[in-house]
Amino acid sequence: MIKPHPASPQARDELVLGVVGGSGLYAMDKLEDVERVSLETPFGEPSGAYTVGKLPRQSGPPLRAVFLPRHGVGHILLPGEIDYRANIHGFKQLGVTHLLSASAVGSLQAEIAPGHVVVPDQLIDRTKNRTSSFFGSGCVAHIQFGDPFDAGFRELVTKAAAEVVGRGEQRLHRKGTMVVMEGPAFSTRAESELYRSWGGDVIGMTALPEAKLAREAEIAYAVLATSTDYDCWHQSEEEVSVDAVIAIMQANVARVRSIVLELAERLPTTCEHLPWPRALVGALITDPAKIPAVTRERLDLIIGHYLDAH
Ligand SMILES: CSC[C@H]1O[C@H](OP(=O)(O)O)[C@H](O)[C@@H]1O
Ligand SMILES: Nc1ncnc2[nH]cnc12
Repeated sequence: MIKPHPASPQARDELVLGVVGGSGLYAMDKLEDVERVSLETPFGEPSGAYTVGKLPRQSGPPLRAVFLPRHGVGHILLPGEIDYRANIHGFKQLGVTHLLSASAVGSLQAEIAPGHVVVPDQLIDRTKNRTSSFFGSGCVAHIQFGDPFDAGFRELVTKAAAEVVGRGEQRLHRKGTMVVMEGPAFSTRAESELYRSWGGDVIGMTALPEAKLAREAEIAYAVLATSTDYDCWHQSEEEVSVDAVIAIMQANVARVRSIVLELAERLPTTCEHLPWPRALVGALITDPAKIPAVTRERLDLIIGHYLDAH
């Protein structure tokens, strides 16, 4: 197998937890030695400055962690305006190996009530016109995406969520299919029923292309979804509104934060036992000699460690 370049942050093998906050989660508490880091990327501007720090842990030494609110401070970016490539590139620059997305979702199934937590295991892409790859401009790669979330990381997220949710009255759903729509308008009733007929369990607007880009960047990725509403299909419930979503998220944000802390307790400090995905092994099809120098430079952090031998 091709080994990562020794200069790559991943080659150090330190596990670094990233958290990308969604609606209602705009800051991370309990971080120590905090630094605010503004980054430039070859793909554009991240949603804002990253908060970098250490999470103290009862189970062992502190864990390095990095936080970014994906909609920006003050929630100023539409789901379709977020520069997902820049955000993921920034996490990669900061050495993040495992990225947890906190996301507010609508429920497409009666048993997933508002306030329930879901750790999805599948995705259906209904986004439009979002740039969903770092590749192109003379460098072609096709990652596998049959299981869009990292299995080992998902398992730990689920265990952490079970520990926290088990203490309260709400329920945890250990898997589920998440539909990701373009927005910003919510779905029509016909669309909502269509997604239900496809086997969709929850619906959001941000897990794609985030999950694809994280995979291309060889960052393990999982979603911690909080159901905030029954979208518009449910006969006896009120149709989704921003006010309803925010009310539920405000009530649940403490729980999401507790799950992140519980997850941090369970994560190893090195990637030896929880490896990041080697998604680019066998994914590149372009002859490395044919990759234009400017593209090679732009992609250095993403694929440079696999190309240096050429
Ligand atoms: C405020 S309701 C719709 C909005 O909430 C979700 O955001 P996120 O995934 O960042 O928590 C959903 O995806 C939409 O962007
Ligand atoms: N009903 C819904 N549709 C899409 N994204 C959402 N986020 C929260 N609720 C949602």
